[in-house]
Amino acid sequence: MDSANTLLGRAMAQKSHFVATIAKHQSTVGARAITQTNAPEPSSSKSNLSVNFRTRPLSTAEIKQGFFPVLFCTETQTTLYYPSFRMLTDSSVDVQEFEFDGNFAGEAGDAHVYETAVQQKFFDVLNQNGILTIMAYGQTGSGKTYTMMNIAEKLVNDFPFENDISAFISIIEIQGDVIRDLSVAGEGRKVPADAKVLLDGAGLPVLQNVAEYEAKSKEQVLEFFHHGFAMRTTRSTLKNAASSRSHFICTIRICGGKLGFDAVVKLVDLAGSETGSDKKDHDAVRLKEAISINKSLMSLKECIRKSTLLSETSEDASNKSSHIPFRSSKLTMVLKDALDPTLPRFTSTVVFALAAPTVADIPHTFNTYRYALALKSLNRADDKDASILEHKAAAKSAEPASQEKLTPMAWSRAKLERWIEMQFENQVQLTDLLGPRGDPSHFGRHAADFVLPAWKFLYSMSADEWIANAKTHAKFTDADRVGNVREKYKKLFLKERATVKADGLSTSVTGKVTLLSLEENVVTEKKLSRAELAMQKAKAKGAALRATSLSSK
Ligand SMILES: Nc1ncnc2c1ncn2[C@@H]1O[C@H](COP(=O)(O)OP(=O)(O)OP(=O)(O)O)[C@@H](O)[C@H]1O
Repeated sequence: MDSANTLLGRAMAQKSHFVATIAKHQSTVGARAITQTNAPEPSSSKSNLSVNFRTRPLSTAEIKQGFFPVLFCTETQTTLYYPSFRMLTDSSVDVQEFEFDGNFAGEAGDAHVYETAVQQKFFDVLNQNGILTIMAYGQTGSGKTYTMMNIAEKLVNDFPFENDISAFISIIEIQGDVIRDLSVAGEGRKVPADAKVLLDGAGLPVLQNVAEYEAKSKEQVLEFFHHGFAMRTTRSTLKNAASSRSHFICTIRICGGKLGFDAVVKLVDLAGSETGSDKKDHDAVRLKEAISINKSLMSLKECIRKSTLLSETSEDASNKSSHIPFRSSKLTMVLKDALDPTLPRFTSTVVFALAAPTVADIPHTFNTYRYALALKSLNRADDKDASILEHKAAAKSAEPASQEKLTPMAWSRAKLERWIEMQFENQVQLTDLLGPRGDPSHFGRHAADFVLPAWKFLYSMSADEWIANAKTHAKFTDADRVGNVREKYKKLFLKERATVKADGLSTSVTGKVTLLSLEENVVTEKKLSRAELAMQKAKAKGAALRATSLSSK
């Protein structure tokens, strides 16, 4: 076995290859050029939904720990690099490219983000007495609160505070089924959890026990806003020392003036989404909290998707609104007036999907990407069936190898992780199933020498072990579902194992096949057709056969 020093040297070399490969690829695509643009034209999309992706700069702590960025944004696209350490081939770097309505790098100025993604929507809403909803979604510590705070500050500067115009503000947080009025909270004062949301006869949300305050200036609006943020329920999590554990909603009505303004702005800072591994050290209360957060985020996604699809159809929408599950969570009940397309008011929704930039956050970034993709795909006029689209995209991202008929044993660890996450809807992760014996993070940098590859470990585990691990490490109790996923995994494995060998290629969600060789530190990027893929496989097989026959001579 190699000495520790040799292994350390090899690990360092891998990392520097990875970093160098990213830098080289970035320079070829000319990424990171952030140019200031003027506010865009009013959106032509009928659905008035725009979905933006933003990352943040590395924190000092992340730099100290040696993390490096793998997520980059330009004006038009976001690029994610992730390692693919295949069992049967050389290691390589996969590239995933996202295109959202807005793509914002960590260094993109807040004024630029506001002017590009929000400002025009605000003026549209103001002129039509509509409702503008701005919401931030992402893992804990990804920059949701930072983005919402800065957007609020820029937005308030555009409020028309003259000619008898007032802003009426209310601030609530939603934690599970509990709603609190944060405006009445103060130092050492307990926030009463007695606020309620009801839907009136017209289907509009009515908040009870929530105060509304009048603000006459920008400064007063911001004072309320900052007070609300300060009073919000936070907890220390693995990712963020003061992680927001509630959904924060600040509603501002802008009324009065000669033009008779009656517009509404809702600023929604969603609680941080968590994946299975974040929940590892949770006690029962925290676990319940995390499940409730994820459930409400899912129901929000469902309501936005169904509302947007409905607003795109010309048929009588009112009959169908009952199929939109607004009552499935307090969050969606409170936002119903902003999302329900059957209500007569003009509405516009701006979603910010936030992701942390480091290599350690890749599973979360994929999670956020999938959430945002499910919303973004609705804006594509030529692809109305969003559920099919999302299903296809999820299937592609989770089982890209199956397209090239690769077995799970040729999947990279990241792909295996994504497949497991999708099977369990983010409630169980690969590391949960592996347990400490199979999880390389328990073995430090020498993992490769001690731990079986993840695919092999899963394959060799009995049904009882799968179930026990899911229960112990993810506290996931649905034994039948665990059993079914295990069966599916084994079937995938067995079906292809006999016939196919790995070919060193992988497909990104966007369908581009990208191979960046780490070993030679040479960047080769290529879009491959099916025929070319087949050729690559044939060549690999031929080379393997030649090698075997040479060695037997
Ligand atoms: N674009 C950015 N530029 C500079 N710093 C940023 C940016 N985005 C986030 N940060 C910093 O990153 C840290 C985490 O951000 P923030 O608290 O906004 O995360 P969050 O997603 O709201 O987390 P949680 O869900 O746990 O509350 C903060 O210290 C914040 O100042």
